[in-house]
Amino acid sequence: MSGGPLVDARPTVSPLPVEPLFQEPVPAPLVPDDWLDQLAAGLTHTGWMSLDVRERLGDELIAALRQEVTTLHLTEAMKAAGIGRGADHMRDRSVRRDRIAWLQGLTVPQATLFDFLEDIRNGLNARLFLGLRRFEAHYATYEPGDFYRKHIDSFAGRASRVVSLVLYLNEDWAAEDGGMLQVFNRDNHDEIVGRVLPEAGRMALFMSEETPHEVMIAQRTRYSLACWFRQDEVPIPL
Ligand SMILES: O=C(O)CCC(=O)C(=O)O
Ligand SMILES: [Fe+2]
Repeated sequence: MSGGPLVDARPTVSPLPVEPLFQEPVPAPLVPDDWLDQLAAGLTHTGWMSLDVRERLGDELIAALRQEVTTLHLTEAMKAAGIGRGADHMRDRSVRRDRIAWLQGLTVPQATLFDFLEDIRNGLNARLFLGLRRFEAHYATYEPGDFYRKHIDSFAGRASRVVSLVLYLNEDWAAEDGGMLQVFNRDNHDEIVGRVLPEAGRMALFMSEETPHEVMIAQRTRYSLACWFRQDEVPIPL
């Protein structure tokens, strides 16, 4: 072959100022029957609960998930969140201001977390006969000033999102940092029944179709992971 010298035309990319994604194995969380009984009882009795899963998930897994979301945030991989799906999808900054990235379960921490979520899915099905067929999960970041106004994750009768789970990832979150999850009574949507501090290892679990909730204005960057257990095999709009 003739011609001039081969030139590598790829642009020079300077390395990102972040740690590489965590790929070491992390210990798998244990999901015992009595713990699943507690989740099922909370969902049945009041429709929602907040619990501490720091020890169950382990500091390594929580730190690895936090590292992923902070990296995604720095690399601008998080996209402005919308409301609704498909043709109904809207971006309304007066309703929600967070940014999200869907998890694919392909990194070690995500695969470990997906096993945990799958155990919860099966455990809830065995106890509550909810017919949960799959789950979806995204990371979310709220910058200072961001919020998510009072809403419900799924409309009754759609059988799409049935159970919502949120896992918080920030270390040392103080009340002054705002960003609380505020949960309302399923029978009286004006009555606040709980507030959850978005601190690493804290988890909120609630029935998607009947639990109004709101993310108060964050004063600090807030990192979380939200998951929905769904009855549909193929996505249908929320
Ligand atoms: O992050 C939270 O506390 C709740 C987020 C939420 O309500 C949602 O993404 O639908
Ligand atoms: Fe929500």
